[in-house]
Amino acid sequence: MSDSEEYRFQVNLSGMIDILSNHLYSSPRVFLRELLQNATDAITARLDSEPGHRGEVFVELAGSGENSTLLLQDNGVGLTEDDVHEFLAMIGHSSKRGGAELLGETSFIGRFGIGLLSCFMVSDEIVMLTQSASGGPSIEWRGRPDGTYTLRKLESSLTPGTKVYLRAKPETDLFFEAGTVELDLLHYGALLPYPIRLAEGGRERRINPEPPAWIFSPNLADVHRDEVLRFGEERLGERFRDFIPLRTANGRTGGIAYVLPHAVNLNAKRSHKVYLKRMLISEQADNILPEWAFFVKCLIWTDELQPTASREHFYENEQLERVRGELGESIRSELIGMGASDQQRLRRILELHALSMKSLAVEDDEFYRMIYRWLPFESTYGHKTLGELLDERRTLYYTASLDHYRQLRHVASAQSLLVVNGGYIYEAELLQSLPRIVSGADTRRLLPEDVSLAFTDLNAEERSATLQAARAADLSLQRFRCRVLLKRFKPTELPALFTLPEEAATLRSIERAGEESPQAFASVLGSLGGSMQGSAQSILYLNLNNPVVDKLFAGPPNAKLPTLVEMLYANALMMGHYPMSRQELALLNAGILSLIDWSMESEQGGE
Ligand SMILES: Nc1ncnc2c1ncn2[C@@H]1O[C@H](COP(=O)(O)OP(=O)(O)OP(=O)(O)O)[C@@H](O)[C@H]1O
Repeated sequence: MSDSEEYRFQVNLSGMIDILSNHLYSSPRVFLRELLQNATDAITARLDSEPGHRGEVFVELAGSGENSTLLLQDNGVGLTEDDVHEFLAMIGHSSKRGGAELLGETSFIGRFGIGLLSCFMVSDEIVMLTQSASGGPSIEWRGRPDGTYTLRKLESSLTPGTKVYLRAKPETDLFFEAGTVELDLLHYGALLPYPIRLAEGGRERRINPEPPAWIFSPNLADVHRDEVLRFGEERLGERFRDFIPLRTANGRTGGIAYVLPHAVNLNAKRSHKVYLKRMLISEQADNILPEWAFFVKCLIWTDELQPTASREHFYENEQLERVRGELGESIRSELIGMGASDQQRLRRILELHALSMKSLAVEDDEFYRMIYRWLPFESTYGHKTLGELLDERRTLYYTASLDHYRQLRHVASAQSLLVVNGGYIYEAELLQSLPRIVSGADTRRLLPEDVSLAFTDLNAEERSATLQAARAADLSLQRFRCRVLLKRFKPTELPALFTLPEEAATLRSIERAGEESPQAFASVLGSLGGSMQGSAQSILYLNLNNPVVDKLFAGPPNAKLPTLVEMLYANALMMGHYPMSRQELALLNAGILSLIDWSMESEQGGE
């Protein structure tokens, strides 16, 4: 035991920098964010001991191309010699957290002790001149990516604070250009409460305007509507027309949810800009609002969430869960409020973002109750809101799939039957739960075969006149497990209606999969399908009100009848958007050829 020796891990700094630049940070551009954030933290630390202190950041650019340099100066707490050895030179060590506690609360943004290394993405040396506000000599520190550094005490004292100098590496001078730096400083620091000034080419200007009062008191936002909208356009790059103020109960997180001026895809990436302690930390936070809130893009400020080391996300912890819930609640209650007092506004939002509203309503009865009147649906009476549909009928029939709706649409409208399409996402669930939400309302799911109940049977005379032909027709589709029934129904233009009970539909898809799959799999599918075959028959209703069908069944069956019935069958499948099997496609193909052949024969016969 005793002859073992103890060694220390060595850190290969250039390897670490490589990891940071290629795997942690999205772009070298973030070095400015890290510097600005260190400056902000240093000012916050100084304010602790000197509450009246007025923080300032000064940035100066000089030279051009490969000789470009950048200075970022703050008047924060600065560093003593001991601090430099402890915090600057020890990677992963930070002055901003108590002990080893990485996730605890602090008043600072930084916590990992690695941010400064991001400067090595754009510069081969970091030069820091610093004077601690607690006294002691001024220090010059020079750090290099090979892991070495020098430290020198300066003869004259600087004013308290820190200056960081960087010289552009080849090919990174773009990040030192005045236009880029100005944009980035504004990007990251637009809400900082102290001035950031930029000097270059003999010019000096303030970059960040005074943050408006409503920013940290969202209840003032409504009074400054135009300003809030303009701010959203500047920071998020879109022209908005509406917004919802956000706040949590403890007031530590707030913001503005801008209502997107265009419809968005359900799967679209949701990215919000989040300011931590007033600095832009994350531009693509996607976990800070509930999933359903995909119709807004937000500017959010918080001092209670913890960013990950890349700063691009926030830790999924209880705090984030609470904040997410409360921000969602802000949106939800504003929408509910609109339902009561500003229906025009709610309607406008709903017209664009019905999908989002439906996804929220599915999960939240209270919300559904407040907004159901304005939710749009497709129906055989046209596009209407649920309120309008309920004004028409207290009992609503709906289909649960788009294909069912397509099949039923014509027959139902011809019979003035109000059928609502519940085939799009969330709709069938919403329609099913409607009676729970609205007293006196009733909804019933409709299948294509239910509509066939409204068909008129043939009378005894018609039945015996068509008996033989009907049998021949029925026989012609037996191999597709489809029964043929003669009825009369509206609309007369519709010759045939294909209906598929649930089991038959399952069997159809098993068979189609079997067609596509290799032999072994197909045989498994085959035996599976076989066990269902008895009960799974589809029905093709042929409409004797239709003149062509009527002609087809007048008199004894002729030789062409089976082919013509097969064509009606294929046509009805297509009308109902059913995927066709290879056998059915072949049927269609052969049928078309026969039709061409017959028409030519009859022309030749007529010549
Ligand atoms: N401008 C500054 N003024 C005073 N101290 C500074 C300044 N910049 C850096 N430091 C010191 O150097 C330490 C390391 O900084 P670095 O940016 O690497 O990490 P951090 O800010 O602590 O954490 P993070 O990696 O989360 O940004 C800081 O903890 C702080 O003590």
